[in-house]
Amino acid sequence: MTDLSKFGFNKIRWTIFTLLTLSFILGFFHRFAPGAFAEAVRGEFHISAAALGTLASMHFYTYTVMQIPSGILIDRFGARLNVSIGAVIAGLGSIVFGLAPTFAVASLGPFIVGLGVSTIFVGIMKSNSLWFRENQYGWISGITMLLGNVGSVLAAGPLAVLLQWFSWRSIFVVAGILSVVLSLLTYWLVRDTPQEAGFQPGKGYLPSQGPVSPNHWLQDLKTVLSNKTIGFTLWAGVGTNATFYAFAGLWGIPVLRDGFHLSNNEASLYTTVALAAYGAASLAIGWFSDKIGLRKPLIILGNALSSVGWLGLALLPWNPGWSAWLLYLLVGIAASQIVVTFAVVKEVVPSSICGMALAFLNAGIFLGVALLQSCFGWIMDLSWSGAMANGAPQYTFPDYIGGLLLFAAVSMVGLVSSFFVTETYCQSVKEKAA
Ligand SMILES: C[C@H](NC(=O)[C@@H](N)CCCCN)C(=O)O
Repeated sequence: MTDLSKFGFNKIRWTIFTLLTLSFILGFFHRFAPGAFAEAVRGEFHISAAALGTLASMHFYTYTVMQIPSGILIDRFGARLNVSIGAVIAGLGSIVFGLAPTFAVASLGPFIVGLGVSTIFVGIMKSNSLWFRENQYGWISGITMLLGNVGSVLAAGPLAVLLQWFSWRSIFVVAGILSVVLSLLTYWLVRDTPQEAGFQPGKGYLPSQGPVSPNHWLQDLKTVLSNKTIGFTLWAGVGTNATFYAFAGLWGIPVLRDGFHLSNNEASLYTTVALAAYGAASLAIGWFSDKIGLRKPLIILGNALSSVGWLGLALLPWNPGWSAWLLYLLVGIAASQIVVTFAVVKEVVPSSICGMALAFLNAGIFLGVALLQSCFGWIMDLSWSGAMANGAPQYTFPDYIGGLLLFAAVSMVGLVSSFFVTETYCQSVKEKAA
């Protein structure tokens, strides 16, 4: 191959990466938009905050339940077909939401969207595994996570500004149309493997390829579920990433409000900056792991930092200001370890079934976030004094200590597990001959 074909290869793989990433970012918009447009949506359907919460959570239920089926389908039929179909479904869900005449019909919107976008993350991670070399996987996964994070920041704040000019209904319909257009472009331009795009294997810059697995999908799923390193890696990721998402997504703001009397805006700055640090650190850790050719030390380090962070938040005499910044940033940066855990689960199974392994880890983290958020609240209620203000329970800082200790304990379980993770040296296990 000449340099020209290397140039062509790069052009095609970055086009594929860009298209899949755009769908991924749009997926984050769909996920967070009901929150950003909460008041407008509630006003239109005259619903309570609880009903709005149920409506938005529909997305997460279908998304989580569909992760493993999506992984199975992606391993069988490739990212191109699955992401194209997923993006069309997500687009239709967004349009249904935007045009819904009643609350019941509107509730279907996030349900359908969650179903559609469930293919996108695993699709892009699988595609990365086939278009980038093994020693680039940490770095490209870091870029993917960073861009996904940009999507969530865009959905949270700046998109709400659009409401000054457009109705929430027209914004959802336009987002739906954009998803459908992206789906068509994905089907047209994405190729599952370099071979499909006409590149022959054997060149230094081409990644090695995994064929479609010859086994029944149930047998492959059993291979994933019985892989000990995947189990230990999941615990490690729950310790860093699920604890952080549970905190940043729910309890990180109230602890500053109730414990230190910060306003909502002041408190949300801490979680927003921690999320930004998480995104930036995701890129750095993925790149660094590829550079040193090691995964395991960074997984251990992530759990060690996260354990120190949660213990510090529970037991140290911290206050808003530098000590709070330090601890919030510490748990955010530790959570970026997830990039290395994704790389490890992709590397400990044959590439033909890595979609399933990635989906299993992602679903486990999502489930971990949901369980940890509930347990934290349940522990708070156990220590609550019974004080009420304006008809709502009043909590103080000591009520949060039990939940923070729970997060520290989960991180420490992750730390112990991380020592049992197999070092892959950034290389995938080879396919067994069929
Ligand atoms: C990419 C993203 N998944 C993650 O970021 C995981 N670390 C789990 C996050 C859980 C958030 N509630 C996704 O699947 O979109």
